[in-house]
Amino acid sequence: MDDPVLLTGAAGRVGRAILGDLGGEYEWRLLDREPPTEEPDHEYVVADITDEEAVREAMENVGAVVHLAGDPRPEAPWDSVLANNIDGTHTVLAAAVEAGVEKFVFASSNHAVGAYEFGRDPHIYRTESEFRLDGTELPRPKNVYGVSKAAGETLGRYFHDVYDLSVVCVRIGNLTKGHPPVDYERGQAMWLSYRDCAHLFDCCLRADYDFEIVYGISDNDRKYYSIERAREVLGYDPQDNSAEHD
Ligand SMILES: NC(=O)C1=CN([C@@H]2O[C@H](COP(=O)(O)OP(=O)(O)OC[C@H]3O[C@@H](n4cnc5c(N)ncnc54)[C@H](O)[C@@H]3O)[C@@H](O)[C@H]2O)C=CC1
Ligand SMILES: O=C1O[C@H](COP(=O)(O)O)[C@@H](O)[C@H](O)[C@H]1O
Repeated sequence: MDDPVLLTGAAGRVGRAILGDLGGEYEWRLLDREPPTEEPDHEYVVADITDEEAVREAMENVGAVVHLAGDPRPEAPWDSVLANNIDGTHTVLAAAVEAGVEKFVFASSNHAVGAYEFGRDPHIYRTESEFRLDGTELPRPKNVYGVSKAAGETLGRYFHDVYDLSVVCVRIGNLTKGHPPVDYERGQAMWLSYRDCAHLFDCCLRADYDFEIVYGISDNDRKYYSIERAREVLGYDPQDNSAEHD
């Protein structure tokens, strides 16, 4: 990707994980509603993704978008996810199509499918369980945050089918720096290490695809999300496994 890559929500945790390993790999244009806390290494646009004009300007000459900005709280209220996650994602997708962007990588979430766990946990979080979600299943959110992520995926599908934008939705598990969550089986089953996170988003920027939904977790022994589609379509080759931290 020779053209600039717009990274929304760049100041957050996922943004930092991506930039930590891929800072030198792309010509980044960072966007966040929070100003940088120190001198940024890349072009930095302070803007809210619900501001159509600002997003349109930030999109100029961009070849690909990694869209992370949004309210990441599983307990986020409807008014916030409606504005930041649903309307904001629509604004970023519409601006991307208008600017002729080629690829769009959307930060979806495990919470888009959280209700599949009802009646099955905690068994599915354990190594011996063969239960897997693989990305072909319908969304089943267990909170309105998950609803907003399912809506983002559907918006991506729409912008792919109608406007031919290449879209990959990454249902990110639990990104934790250094080690998996402690005393939290669910979190260990869907741990995504910082280096696997950066590698996965790098794969999303390099691979060719039409519309995809993949799971973003490390190669954990405990898992109830399949990473086969991410391996197959994107060339994802994770290096970490929460079992190595037991
Ligand atoms: N961290 C995780 O384990 C997971 C994260 N995700 C998703 O990944 C994305 C990034 O999450 P994190 O980095 O953990 O969250 P974060 O809260 O650390 O970062 C989000 C960033 O987006 C910015 N932002 C929020 N609303 C905005 C708006 N309206 N306009 C412009 N900027 C805005 C915030 O200022 C913040 O810097 C989110 O969409 C979240 O739902 C999904 C699953 C797991
Ligand atoms: O989508 C997200 O998921 C992770 C993991 O969910 P949790 O319910 O196990 O905490 C969460 O930590 C993150 O904030 C959220 O954006």
